[in-house]
Amino acid sequence: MILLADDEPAFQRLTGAWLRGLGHEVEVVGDGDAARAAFAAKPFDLVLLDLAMPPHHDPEAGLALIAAFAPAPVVVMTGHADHALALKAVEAGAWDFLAKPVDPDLLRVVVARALERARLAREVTMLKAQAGGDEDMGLVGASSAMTALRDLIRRVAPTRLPALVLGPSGTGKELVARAIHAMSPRAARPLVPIHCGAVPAELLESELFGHLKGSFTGATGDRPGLIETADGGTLFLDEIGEMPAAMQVKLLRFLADGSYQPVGARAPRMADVRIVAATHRDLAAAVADGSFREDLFYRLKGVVLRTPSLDDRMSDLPLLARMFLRRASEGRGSFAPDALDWLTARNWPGNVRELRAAVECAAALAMPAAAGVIVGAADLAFAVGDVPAAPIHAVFGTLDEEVAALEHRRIVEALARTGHNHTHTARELGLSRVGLLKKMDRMGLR
Ligand SMILES: Nc1ncnc2c1ncn2[C@@H]1O[C@H](COP(=O)(O)OP(=O)(O)OP(=O)(O)O)[C@@H](O)[C@H]1O
Repeated sequence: MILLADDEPAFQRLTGAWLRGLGHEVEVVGDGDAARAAFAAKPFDLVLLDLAMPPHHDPEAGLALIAAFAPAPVVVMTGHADHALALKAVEAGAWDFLAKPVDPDLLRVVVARALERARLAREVTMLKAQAGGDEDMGLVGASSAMTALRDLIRRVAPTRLPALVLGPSGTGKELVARAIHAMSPRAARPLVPIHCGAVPAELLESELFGHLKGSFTGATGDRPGLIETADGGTLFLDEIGEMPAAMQVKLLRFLADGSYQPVGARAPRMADVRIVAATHRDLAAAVADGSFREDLFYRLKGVVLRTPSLDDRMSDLPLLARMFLRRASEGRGSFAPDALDWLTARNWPGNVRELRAAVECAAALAMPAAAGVIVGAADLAFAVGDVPAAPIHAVFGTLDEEVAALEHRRIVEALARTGHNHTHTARELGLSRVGLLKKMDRMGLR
C-alpha cells in the first residue's frame, strides 16, 4: 500500500490514478500531519512525499518528516532541478527522489524498486526473528518459562501491538522490552525508556510530550518530548503503575489515535511510536482500587508477557551465575565447589538483579589465585551481607599469600565503603593516596 502525500489536487488525481492503474493500493493526503496520522493508522509499504506541503510550504519541514516514516522507504518529490534539496533528502534517509513534473515511466520504475526494497527489508526482519532459534536475546535461561518467554517475544516483536511486561522487580522486564524492540522492524529507530515513577508528576507531561518556548517559567526554548524522540521506534514506559492519574488520560489519547499535545502548543501532533510498558505492581488490583484507569489498562495490554521470579526458575541459576562471574572477571573466574550449592539453597527476593550484584561483589572480594579468581560460598555469603567477611585464616597458603589476601580484602572493603573515593580509602587504611593507588595497580583493582 502506497501513501501519496502532496497538496496539488491535479497531481493527486493523476498520480493516484496512474498508480492504481498499475495495481497498487493508494491513499492520498494533502499535508504533513495528515501523512503522519495516516502512517500511524495503517502499515504503508512506501511513502511518496512532496517536500513543500502546507501549512509551511517549507522543504526543511518536509525533510524533518522523512524519518517519521521509518522503516517504509520514502521517495521525495522536489521541484525541477532542485538537486541540492534532493541530496539533502537522501541524506535525511529518503530512499530516492523524483523531480516534478514527474515522468510516469520513471515513477513506475522507482515505485517498483522501492516496494521491492520494502519487501526484502520485511523478509530480513522476519528471518532474523525466526532464526533467533537458540539465540538468547540477552535473556539467559533454559527453563521452560524462559523458552516460552523468548518464543512469545519473537512472535510479538514484528507486530505493532502494545506490549505489557509484568513480573517481580529484577526479573528482566527491561531486557524483555529491549528484546522486543531489537527484533522489531523498528530496531533501527530509537528505543526510549522512561521510568514513570522517577520523574516528578508535574514534569512528566513535558518530559513525554515536550513543550514550547515560554509555556512555563523556565521553558526558554522549544523542547521535544520523549514521544517525538521515539518517533518510528519504541517507547518503554517502565513502572507504568506509578503514572499519575492526569497523565494516564493523556497517554490514553496518544494510544488511541497517535496524537499528543506538547505543553503550550495549540494543535495536536502525531507520532508513530510503539509502546512497551512494564510494572512489578498488580495492575488489575490497581484498576480495582481505582488508582489505575481501566481503559488505559486494556489499551496497554495488547500482549502480556510475564517474567518469572528467579525462585520459580532455579534451574537457570547456575547458568546465570556463571555468566555474571564470567563478565565480572573477564573470563578468569570460577566457582569453588561449595558456591553453586550455596547459591541454589538460598531465596532470591531481589531476583536476577540481586544474584548479579552478589556474584559481582563476591568476585571483587574473592582472593585472586594464580588461575584467576575463585569464588567460594564464604565470599558470596559476605557479598549478600549474610555473614561478616570470611575469616582470613580460612585462606591456607604461605605467610606472604595470607598477607596479600588480607591486604586485598581490606582495600576492596574500604573502597566499597567509601564509594571508591581514593582519598578517603587511603586515609581509612593509613596509607598515602599514591601508596594506595600503587597497591591497587598491583592488584589489578584499577
Ligand atoms: N534472563 C536474564 N538474563 C540475563 N540477565 C538478566 C536476566 N534477567 C534479568 N537480568 C539482569 O538483571 C538485572 C535486572 O534486570 P531488569 O532491569 O531488566 O529487571 P526489571 O524486571 O526491569 O526490574 P525493575 O522492576 O526493578 O525495573 C539487569 O542487570 C539484567 O541484566
